Amino acid sequence: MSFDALLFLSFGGPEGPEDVRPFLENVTRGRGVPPERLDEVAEHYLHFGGVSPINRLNEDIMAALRSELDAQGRRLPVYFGNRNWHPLIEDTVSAMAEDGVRRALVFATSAWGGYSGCKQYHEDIARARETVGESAPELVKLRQFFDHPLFVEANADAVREALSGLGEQAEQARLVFTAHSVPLRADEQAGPDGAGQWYSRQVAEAARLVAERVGVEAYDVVWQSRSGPPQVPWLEPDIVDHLDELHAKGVPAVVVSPIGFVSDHLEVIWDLDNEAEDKAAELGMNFARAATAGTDPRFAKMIVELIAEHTDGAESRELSELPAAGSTVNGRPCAQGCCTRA
Ligand SMILES: CC1=C(CCC(=O)O)c2cc3nc(cc4[nH]c(cc5[nH]c(cc1n2)c(C)c5CCC(=O)O)c(CCC(=O)O)c4C)C(CCC(=O)O)=C3C
Ligand SMILES: [Fe+2]
Repeated sequence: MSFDALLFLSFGGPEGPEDVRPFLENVTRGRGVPPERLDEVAEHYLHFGGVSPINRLNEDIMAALRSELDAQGRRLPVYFGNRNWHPLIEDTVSAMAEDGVRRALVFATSAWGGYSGCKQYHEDIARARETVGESAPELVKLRQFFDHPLFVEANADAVREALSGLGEQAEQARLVFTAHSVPLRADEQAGPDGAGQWYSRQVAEAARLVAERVGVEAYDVVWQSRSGPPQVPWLEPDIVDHLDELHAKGVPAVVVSPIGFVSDHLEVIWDLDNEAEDKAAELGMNFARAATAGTDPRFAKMIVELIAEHTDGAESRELSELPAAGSTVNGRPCAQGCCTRA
């Protein structure tokens, strides 16, 4: 099939202190996140001048992607749109229509299934097309990529590098993978009707594949950045509590791999590089944080491979038995009842 463009679709983040509140309101509209939690998260953004690193990081990934497309002689303009902040997907899809784009692929910056990582991007696509109306291009989302060999290898090399940074302590260090927590109910409903837990299972599978490549047998998968009301159960344990537990077991050092995130988002630079690292220091544990995969050159190559699955009928490279879903047309759900909002 032929496509006129690629829409790079992401989360979005504030560009200055005055953007922080309206951004957070966009993220949490109708989600029942308590105001105290919003105040706390606003503080995290303000700590960095109200600027999230996510937009610049996405620009970097898109620059690498454009070079890779050029190098392979593929003519595919790349457009940028976000769910929660400018450039908003509605405006981008409108600009695409004005430029005469009739059919485009969509790369969403999440490796995972589930409501937040996949289904909500389908909703964004459907909403943007509805806003633009008749002239909106057909939009075909690329699939989930949690077990793509290039994603796994980029993460594995990052873990190796973090381990080597620990020097002699590398031998005794515990490897800990972390991803964004979600409500337990959201995870239970992740996947087609009745399948369940595709988010946490995909995270566990990606962690297993990375650990296997690094040659580490004992590791943990934990969660971070919990939000929502305290009485609602979310995936646990939290990374910070987990450090206490490791310390109690006499573990002297940790390597933390933020496998759940494509790049060094605010959750990574705050919740890990500040909160978790401070906790480790307090416990006298050595702490090394592995890099995220987004800025590794293999990440842009992976996006081009995902594109080629549609444009050239290229094989879908997947390392695990778990399905990589998420590729649908015009924001349709993958299946009836797939990843419903908890
Ligand atoms: C699974 C998942 C991913 C990974 C998949 C993917 O990448 O899509 C992810 C990514 C991200 N989450 C981000 C930011 C935020 N997430 C929030 C809130 C929430 N996230 C959730 C889940 C996820 N989130 C959930 C279930 C909520 C509760 C509210 C709701 O049910 O929707 C809130 C509200 C405040 C708070 O409560 O923390 C903020 C500000 C940013 C941008 C960071 C930056 O600016 O650099 C990124 C990349
Ligand atoms: Fe989030």
